[in-house]
Amino acid sequence: MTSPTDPTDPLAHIRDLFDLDDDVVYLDGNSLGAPPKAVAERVQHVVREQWGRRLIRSWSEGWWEAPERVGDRVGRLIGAAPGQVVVADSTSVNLFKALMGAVRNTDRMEIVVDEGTFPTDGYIARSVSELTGLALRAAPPEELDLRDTTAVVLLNHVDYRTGRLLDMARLTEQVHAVGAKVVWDLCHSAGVLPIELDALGVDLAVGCTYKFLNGGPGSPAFIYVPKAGQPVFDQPLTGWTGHEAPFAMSPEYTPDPGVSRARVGTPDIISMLALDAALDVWDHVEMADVRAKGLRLTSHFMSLVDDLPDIEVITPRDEWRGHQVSLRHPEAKRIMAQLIERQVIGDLRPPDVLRFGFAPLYNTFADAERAAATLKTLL
Ligand SMILES: Cc1ncc(COP(=O)(O)O)c(C=O)c1O
Ligand SMILES: Nc1c(O)cccc1C(=O)C[C@H](N)C(=O)O
Repeated sequence: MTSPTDPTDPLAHIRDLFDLDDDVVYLDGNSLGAPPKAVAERVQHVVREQWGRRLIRSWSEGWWEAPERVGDRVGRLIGAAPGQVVVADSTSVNLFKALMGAVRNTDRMEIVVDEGTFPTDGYIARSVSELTGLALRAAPPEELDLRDTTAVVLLNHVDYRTGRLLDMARLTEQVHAVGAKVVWDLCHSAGVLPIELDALGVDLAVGCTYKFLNGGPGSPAFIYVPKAGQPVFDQPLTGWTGHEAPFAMSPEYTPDPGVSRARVGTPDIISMLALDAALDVWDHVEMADVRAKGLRLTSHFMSLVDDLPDIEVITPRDEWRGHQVSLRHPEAKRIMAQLIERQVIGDLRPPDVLRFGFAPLYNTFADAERAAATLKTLL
């Protein structure tokens, strides 16, 4: 068994970069990542020095380009070359831009969404369907039943409830084979495993930064628009910061030629720069190590809880999973409340799923063991 101080764990020292209490087992980084220590200091600097001393001059001293600059840093973690990602808005808003942009001017008839999707994706897809007149069809990813009438397919890379990981390469190819576009929601896979958006020819992708990227509560989301798709990405939220010359204050909207056309309004600078500081942690790690440790942590935890009474592990046991373990139990609500009282923090997805997220940058094998042992005492 591997211990938290295992010398073969190349990430063991990274936990020290996070501001975490040692008596808490934090297994909810798949909902809200823990704060890297550098964030508090950076936010103070932004408020005191940049906002406080430089005042409005800060817009031309790095603030205005922050969505593209921080976007490139996120891009590096998801296989996107520079100039194709902006950090802005929420995932929900970016989903709207992506889906509307994907179906603009199409003569095709339907939008397909994976049937287990996180609710916001389904709600936004419904809205896009109503606004455009395209039909909306929910389908299981293993049987999408795509046609030459399919305009766009929206898929969650890792399922928020079960932790199942979809095969991005195979599904992207499958969608392209019928001439449709694919939009990937990377909320539960960004910062989890190596992703190759450029290499796979993905059309559009979105994701949040407050989970495994540790940007903080409500940190702005990202949207990926590949170079080749940028000239035709006519997203509907034509706010002034997506204009090719925002400060010309022209009455006519002309979109920026590049990825900045995905911007809408004034960026949320304090949250954006908190995320920027949080991303420094990634300068010291290889995504392959993060992935390897995440698989080991989750499989270790699964092996410890497998035989517990009335527990059903619903996360795939093979490598087609993200970094969470989901357990079904009829008394999930009581159990999660009691775990949290005992400082083991996971979460509940109704009606009966206990979720435990493992963030390899700060979770240890001892965390997995303490969580499993505490769970055992409650069953
Ligand atoms: C797959 C997925 N998409 C989207 C969201 C959320 O989107 P937003 O950042 O707009 O709240 C979440 C989590 O909240 C999610 O798990
Ligand atoms: N986005 C969240 C929020 O604003 C408050 C509480 C939780 C969340 C979440 O991230 C939920 C998460 N997407 C999930 O997988 O359930």
